Amino acid sequence: MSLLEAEGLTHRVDGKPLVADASFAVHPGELVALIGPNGSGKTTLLKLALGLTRADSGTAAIGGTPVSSLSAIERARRLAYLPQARPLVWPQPVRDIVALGRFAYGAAPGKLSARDEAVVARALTACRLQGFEERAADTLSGGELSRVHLARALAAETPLLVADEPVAALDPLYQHQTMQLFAKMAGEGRSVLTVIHDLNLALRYATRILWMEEGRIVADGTPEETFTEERLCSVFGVAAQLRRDGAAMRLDITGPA
Ligand SMILES: Nc1ncnc2c1ncn2[C@@H]1O[C@H](COP(=O)(O)OP(=O)(O)OP(=O)(O)O)[C@@H](O)[C@H]1O
Repeated sequence: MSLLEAEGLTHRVDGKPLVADASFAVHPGELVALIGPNGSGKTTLLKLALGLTRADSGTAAIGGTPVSSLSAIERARRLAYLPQARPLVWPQPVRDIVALGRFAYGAAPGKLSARDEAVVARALTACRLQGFEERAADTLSGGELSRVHLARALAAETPLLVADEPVAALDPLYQHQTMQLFAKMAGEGRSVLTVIHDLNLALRYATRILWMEEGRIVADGTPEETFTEERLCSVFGVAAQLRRDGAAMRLDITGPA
């Protein structure tokens, strides 16, 4: 069964389709990268698929249940959503922010079970936040805060993580560590659907790529199947060279096409 399935999703604003007839599915064990130019509809598509924005037509289901019939708590147990904009102005300790990920399981501030505590500690370690536990969240750097939000999403221990540009604020080391973490989750049978602008990271780590252009999914397949110099030119308007390096494909974007 698919963890997330969208069929024919369409959403218009003032008659203009921001997303048009978009269909896709995410299955257990997949690391799916959603890529496309700025404004192509990636965030809108995620929000439609998760039921956070109402579609004009089309359907979406999470774990086989239509999103419209899931309560917020039920949805939170099936997937964790890491939105693109993640402002945080409260001076709460990092540990308490990450513990928010356990609230769908009945945890409350100061009321974490031993299991909740253990899961929060694991999420902090996975995001390399040891030593930050007591820091006030409003004193963190952009990249540190980004990792705290990711840890909060991981603490929810959902079968599916949906993340909108989770590595945008991270340095190259943390970018690779985060993608490796996603790949590990997929290897364990969980799934990740992530918007990502770094095409090299998508090419290297994703098991499947959804390409979006002007509100439409224009390609859906493995990196090997979908990455072509022609498509990079038509979708992103860049000149690129793809070459084989052993089993891997390497991408060099040389500039505007
Ligand atoms: N409520 C709205 N009213 C009008 N236009 C909107 C609305 N919401 C989104 N848009 C427009 O829809 C388009 C798609 O937006 P979306 O945020 O989905 O793009 P994106 O692919 O995630 O972009 P980026 O890579 O820049 O984050 C953009 O042109 C945006 O300005």
